[in-house]
Amino acid sequence: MTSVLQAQGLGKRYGRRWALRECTIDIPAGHVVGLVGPNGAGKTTLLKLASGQLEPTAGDITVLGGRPGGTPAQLARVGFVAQDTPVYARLTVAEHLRLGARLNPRWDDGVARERIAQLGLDPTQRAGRLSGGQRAQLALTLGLAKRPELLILDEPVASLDPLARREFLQGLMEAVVEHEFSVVLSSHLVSDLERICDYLIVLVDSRVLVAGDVDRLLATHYRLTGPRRDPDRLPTDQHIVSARHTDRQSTYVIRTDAPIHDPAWTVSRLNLEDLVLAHMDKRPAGSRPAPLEVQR
Ligand SMILES: Nc1ncnc2c1ncn2[C@@H]1O[C@H](COP(=O)(O)OP(=O)(O)OP(=O)(O)O)[C@@H](O)[C@H]1O
Repeated sequence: MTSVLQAQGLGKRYGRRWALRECTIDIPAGHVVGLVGPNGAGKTTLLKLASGQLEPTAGDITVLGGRPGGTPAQLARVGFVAQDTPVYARLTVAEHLRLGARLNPRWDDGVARERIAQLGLDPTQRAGRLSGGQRAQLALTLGLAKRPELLILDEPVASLDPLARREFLQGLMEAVVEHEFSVVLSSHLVSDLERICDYLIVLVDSRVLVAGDVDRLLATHYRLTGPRRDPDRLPTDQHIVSARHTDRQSTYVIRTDAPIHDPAWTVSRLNLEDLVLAHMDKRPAGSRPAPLEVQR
């Protein structure tokens, strides 16, 4: 299977501070990838490295088999919608489309016009007078009409109300189904990601903690609740993601490929939000750290 994004030991440092470090991932093409992590975790940094807006301080990154932003042809294959969905306030909707057509060799004017009409946007309206949701939709339209093989979206729905968010994500998913491109999308809203993503990356403190297929991640994470037990008494194939203890009870989130037979535990599955939160839990998780893992 071809890779849409491969990184090997990738790092980016601003001054003395690493914004991203030791990032090794290999994302197969054809996925909608959710990138989550706390504020300052390095999500935007990774997305900017992937779109060629930043140069790595360490390691390597290839996108669709080439160096990000390396050539005009490479630039044309990747769409990027930055945080806060930037548009030109003084240009009209129609002028945005004309600009898009001039700047992008693979521009699909039919897609652009059809979407603008579907959204009910007035082509003569200046972008500065659009609502936040309409601006986000315009920015997405520009990204889609570029007909990229990979579309990168940095927190595209952060400022939208729930209905506008739903419409935005629905439009995105319809385009993915119709044009079969890959998407990498960062968001703090895991419930949104849960609806649309089939691949997940969790970044915490500049490091990738999880990268994998969502179904596989959900199938290998468990919550164990039972009488208090020290972490070193868990089987070695159970990687502790998070642990909480009271005097009498322990609750672990673990990751394992093996079935769990221990009758002392009440075993439950996690939804994606619980899984993400467990990985973001910064309390000491036990004697064995959760492993960095790349799944294909
Ligand atoms: N241009 C810059 N100069 C110096 N430090 C920077 C710069 N851009 C980002 N950083 C730092 O790098 C780290 C990662 O930032 P980044 O924007 O990638 O995080 P993020 O996960 O996208 O955060 P958020 O969820 O808040 O958008 C942060 O500590 C940030 O302060």
